Amino acid sequence: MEAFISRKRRKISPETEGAAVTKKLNRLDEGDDGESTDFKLAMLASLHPEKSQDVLLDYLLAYGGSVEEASAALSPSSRQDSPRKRSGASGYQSSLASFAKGVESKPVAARALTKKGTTLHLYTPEDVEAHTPCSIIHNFLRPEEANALLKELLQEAPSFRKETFQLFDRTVESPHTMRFYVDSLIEAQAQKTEYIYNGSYVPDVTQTTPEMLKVSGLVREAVNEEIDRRVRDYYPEHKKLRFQSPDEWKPNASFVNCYDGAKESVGYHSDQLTYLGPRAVIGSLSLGVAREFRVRKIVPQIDGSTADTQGQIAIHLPHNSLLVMHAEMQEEWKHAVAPAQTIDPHPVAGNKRLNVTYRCYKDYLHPKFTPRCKCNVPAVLRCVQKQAATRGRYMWMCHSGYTPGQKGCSYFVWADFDEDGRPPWAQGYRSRLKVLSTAVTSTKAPSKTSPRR
Ligand SMILES: O=C(O)CCC(=O)C(=O)O
Ligand SMILES: [Fe+2]
Repeated sequence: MEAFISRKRRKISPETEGAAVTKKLNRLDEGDDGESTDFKLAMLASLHPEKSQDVLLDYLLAYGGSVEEASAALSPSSRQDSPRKRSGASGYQSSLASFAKGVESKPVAARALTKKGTTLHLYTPEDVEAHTPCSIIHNFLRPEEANALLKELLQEAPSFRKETFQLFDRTVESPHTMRFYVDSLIEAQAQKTEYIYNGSYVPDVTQTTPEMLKVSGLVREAVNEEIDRRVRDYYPEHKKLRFQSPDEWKPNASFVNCYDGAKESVGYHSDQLTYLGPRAVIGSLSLGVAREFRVRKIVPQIDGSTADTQGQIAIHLPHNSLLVMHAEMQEEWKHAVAPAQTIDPHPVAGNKRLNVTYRCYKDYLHPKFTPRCKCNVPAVLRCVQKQAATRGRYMWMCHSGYTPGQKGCSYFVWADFDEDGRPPWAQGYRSRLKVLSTAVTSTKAPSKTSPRR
């Protein structure tokens, strides 16, 4: 996870609406490839959890987007603010099906259904897949399978830790706990010493547990079917997306998250693509307490009037549901698990929600192959999300600023991937120049190496 601090969606007040504020916000979001307003607000929220989002935003605006200055100004002497309201465990139940007649359901959300500052709650699989980059399968496992996995994860949960990262001279913690699992002991060892997350090695990587491994096969099958269905029913010309891998999706690693009680959460973020590659797909299994998963489309920044004009969508995640985050998710949307006002305790899990995010790490993105920055650390892969001119382009960058005691460097190169998301050093990489010249000179019909997608 890239950014993981809890934050509540900003409540729009009449004073904060309008062009001037939008302009300022856009300036704060400058470079998105630096830190976005969301990220800055998340950092401020973690430093000043007692302050409401509106207040944090006001300070951020007043201090020209500087987290450090805003944080200093907010420190003890600052004024009291009204306590922040928390979102409910589940929102107002609405099925779009009943009033979606005029809405084009395919391709996905041709026009925005939400307005800035509002939350649309979705419950049915039909609504979820038509209006978000996700699909959901309810009652995914047999009840006894789900319970066996849940019980196993509840035993594991005490070993989970809060993720930490460095903010100036302070170490900030995520408001939930997690652990990273890979499918073999050898891979676990390699992960601890070779893979970098937020600028550091992850000291605690362990082997996928037996129940997780059993379920992994079922998730693999279901996710591949969902990808096929997505391509067939939602993507232009029924073709996989550009840079999406045509290969079978094979999970080999997972982050397991535990949210103990209503307040535990994860802030808006996109998952890191460094080891998953472009257009990654993630299978996310929810067990225990039902919580709200929120998604928000990242709006390109063309001028002041177009940025951040959409609201968010809340997807209800009940026990034993498999959410597939499709290929358009990480580059174009952000997601979060919001704090809840109340939760319904689960008979086995009590107040806890356990979540397994099954992921497919690509061999060719092992850090021994990827570019290194000037600090001699394997670089992070990011995608331009907001700048209209370069939106969707990938870049390798220094992890700068995340590592305690390290300032980082300014390393940056545009990343090259072929149509199937392979980097130049991967077997089978097809340079776009070569593909173009072959298309011009060849009289042969194109080969059918990727029949599915
Ligand atoms: O708990 C969830 O459903 C999402 C977790 C998540 O976003 C992550 O692990 O990156
Ligand atoms: Fe995530």
